[in-house]
Formats: sequence, structure tokens, C-alpha cells
Amino acid sequence: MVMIGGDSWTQIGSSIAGLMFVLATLKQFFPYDLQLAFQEFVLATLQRFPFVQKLGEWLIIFFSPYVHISFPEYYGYQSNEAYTAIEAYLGALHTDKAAQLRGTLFKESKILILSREDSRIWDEFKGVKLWWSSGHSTTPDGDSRYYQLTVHRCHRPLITGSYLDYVIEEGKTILTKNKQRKLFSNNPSSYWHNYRGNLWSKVTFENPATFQTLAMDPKKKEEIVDDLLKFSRGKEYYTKIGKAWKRGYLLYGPPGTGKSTMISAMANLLNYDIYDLELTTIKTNTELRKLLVGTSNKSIIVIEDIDCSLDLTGHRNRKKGKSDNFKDDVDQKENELENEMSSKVTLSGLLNSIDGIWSACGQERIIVFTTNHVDKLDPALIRRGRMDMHIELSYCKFEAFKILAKNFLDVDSHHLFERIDILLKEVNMTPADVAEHLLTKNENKDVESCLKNLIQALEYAKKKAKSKTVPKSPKHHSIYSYLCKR
Ligand SMILES: Nc1ncnc2c1ncn2[C@@H]1O[C@H](COP(=O)(O)OP(=O)(O)OP(=O)(O)O)[C@@H](O)[C@H]1O
Repeated sequence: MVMIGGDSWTQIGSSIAGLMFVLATLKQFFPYDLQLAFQEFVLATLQRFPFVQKLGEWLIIFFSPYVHISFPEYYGYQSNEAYTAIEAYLGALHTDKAAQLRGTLFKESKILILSREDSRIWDEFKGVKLWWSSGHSTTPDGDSRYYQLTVHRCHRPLITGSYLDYVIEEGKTILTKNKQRKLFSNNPSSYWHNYRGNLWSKVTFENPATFQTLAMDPKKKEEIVDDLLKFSRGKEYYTKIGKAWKRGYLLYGPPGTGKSTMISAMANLLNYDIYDLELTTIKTNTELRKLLVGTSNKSIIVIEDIDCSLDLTGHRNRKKGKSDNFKDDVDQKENELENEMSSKVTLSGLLNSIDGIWSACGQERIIVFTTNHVDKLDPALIRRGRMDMHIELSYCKFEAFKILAKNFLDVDSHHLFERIDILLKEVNMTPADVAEHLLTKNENKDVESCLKNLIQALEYAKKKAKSKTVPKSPKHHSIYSYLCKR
């Protein structure tokens, strides 16, 4: 064992102090990025010797006069809004001097947006120079990108006090200015790999539907628009009453009555993103929770055709009643096996996720269920409080027809309107079908012949209804394909 005497300690102490003094003096003559590069070089060399590396890291942290603040892209499965705001802020910083830029031209926009792509960016705030760097880190939850801010210790109060607030505010302003709404669809878990950004695929959302062009009873429409606007302005209200800032809408009605169109109109009204959640590709409740946590604020989460997505409806009832005979037992076993093979997302899993997650971590989220068969749904799923507003979209009545006529033919009144009014009272025709007939205008037909064409179709439908012919079932539109095709 080597013993070190009191004199030796004094010697070591003064040597370290001397070295620190020399380093601190030298530092003044080197630009900061050179110092960083040097630190990285030292660490890379030391990496070969894990113990020495740990010691080196500790020494650098201990003696370095700089403070490092990290902003990871995700915490757990939730995205970090500070990261997104910083990304936007830094992307727009000194673009005139940057060496590496990325150009983006959004559809329908004439402005090319140039943003920085360098991994090291400096900034200046109230005369203080600051350094930003970006990188990747691996955590037990998967890979995450991050931004790191480095600043001299003496400027810490300025940075934490006002600079960071300034960066986040500026970043958010840039994001709002450049905001392109996105339509997300969930990837199967086999795609997720190690990176949380792979949970959802996104495309730019460009469906032009608005509440103005949505054909439905104007009073009902006004009620829905008011409700949505009240929700989006309700931050203080929800905080005051201690409720999660979320709202659920159940849209029900026959195919082709405008459920998907209304979702687009909602997104366009509030400037929210849409998450189209396909339940059938989700294997477990845990996966479902990860996906929901991975959604961002100011978004609409849509579960379309909830009655067909999974066996959500019967679970509770089946569990309650004990099977009386052997056949029931066999049926139950078969059902369980089927569930095992496909998806294990259960009604209770869905309900827990909806209620639990947002009360814990979500803000400003709308959830929409659509169905063609409201009567098939478990009451627990759609009770008020969970689905706050139940909206029925029904067959085309005269008020709705007038909106479609305005949309497609640009006419407010016409002598044929009266006949159409009478026929619409007698026949159930969906707005989708009416719209289809009015679209014949595109085949160079005039308004008069378009309306006559519609009257003919209505009269034909009336005759069919009388002879009790079962109408052909209309095409199913998945919201994703519908929104993408527009
Ligand atoms: N109420 C409506 N107002 C305006 N257009 C409508 C309305 N309903 C349907 N349409 C038109 O019909 C087409 C299909 O409508 P949409 O997909 O919104 O119906 P849906 O109720 O969601 O049908 P599904 O249940 O099959 O998904 C759209 O292209 C839309 O333009």
C-alpha cells in the first residue's frame, strides 16, 4: 500500500490548482467551439479506458466553468414541447450566416422556408454568448434527440430567468406562423424499433372542409361550433374546476352523412392536428397507452367505426353473465382465443386510457368516436362526461341540401328547389349521394340539368322505397383515405 504524507497532498493540491490556473488562462485565448472540440477529443480518447473516462468526465464537470442544460425530444413517450420550440427557434437563427440549411416549401404556400441544420449554433442574448448543440442519446425507453445549451456559470441567472422563456416564446410564434396541420396514423409496433418518433406516420393535412361547407341543420351546426370554440378557449375554466382539458364527441349516423367531413371541419376550425387511431393494429393496452401519450396537444384523436374496430361492445356484458352451459363455455374459449390471436386492446383498456392519461398528462385534446350503429355501443363507452356531445348526422334535409347547392352549384334559390324539398321529406338520401348528383356540374352540365338529375334520382329512390327494395350499401370511406385523397 502506498502511503501519501501530508506534504505530498499539499504538493498534489498546489499542482492541480496550478494546472487549473494555466487552463483557465489559456481558455481565454481559445474560442469556445475549439474548447468544446478539445473536450470531445479528450473524452473520445479516454473512452478506451472506462474508469479513466469516468474520472475524466467527473473532472471536466467539476472544474468546467460551463453549465449544460439538456432538452430531450421525449420524456417517456411524451414529446417535449420545449424541444419542438427550440428546434423552430434555432432553425430560424442567423439563417443568413449559416453554412448548412434545409429548405421546405409547404403545399399551397408560396414561401420557401429555410432553416438551419448545423449541429452547433451560437446565439447572443443581452451581450452574452451562448452555445447550442444537438445530438442523440439512448435511454431505456429508446433513442431520443436532444438540444443542449452551454453557458458560463456566471450567466446562469440570466439564462434560466429570461433567455429560455424568450427562446420558447419565439419558437412557439415561429411554429404557429409556419404551422401545417398534420394527419397522423399509427404504425404497428413492429415499426417502432428503438425510436419513439416512429409511433405515428404523418402527412400534411389539407382537407378544405369547413363548417360553412358542411351540410347540416344550421342551428345544430352553430351549437357544435360554439362548443368547440368554448373548449379551445377554456384553459382557465378547466384548470379552475380541476378537470383534464379534453372533450369527447360521438359522431353517429349512416355512411355518407358527413362524419369524416365534420372531423376535417373541426381540425380546420381549431387549427388542430388529427391522429387517426386504428385500433385493430394495436396489440395490447400498453401499446395503446404509448400511442396516446405520444400524441401532441391541440389535436383531435379519431377512432373511426368504433363498433367494428374491436370487440369493444360485448366485453363487459359477457364478463358479467356466468356461462350456464357447455356451449357457452366453448364460445367464450373461442372468443378468448380469437382475441389472443388478434388484438388484446379491451374496452376497459380503452376507457382507462381515455380517462387516465389525459387527466395525468394531456392538454387540449379532442377525442372523436364515429359509428354507423350507435345502438351497438357499450353505454360505458359513450356516457356523457366521456363523450360529452353526441352528434347525429342524418340524411339530407332541405336546409342541408341548400348548403350543398351553394357549395357545388353556387346557387341560393331556384324554381326546382321546392320539388326537391318535398322529395327530401319523403326519401332518405345521404348528403354524400346528393353531393354526387350535384357534382355532375363538372361534366359541363348547367344548374338546371343538375337539379333535374337529382330530382330524377330522388323519384327513383322513392319508387324503390315503395317497392321495399333494399338499397345497395354505400361504400365505406376510411377517414385516412378520405382525407388523403382530397
Ligand atoms: N354533411 C355533409 N356536408 C358536406 N358534404 C358531405 C356531407 N356528408 C357527406 N358529404 C360528402 O360526401 C362524401 C363522403 O362523406 P363522409 O366521408 O364525410 O361521410 P361519413 O359519414 O364519414 O361516411 P362513412 O361512415 O362511410 O365513413 C364526402 O366527399 C363529402 O364531401
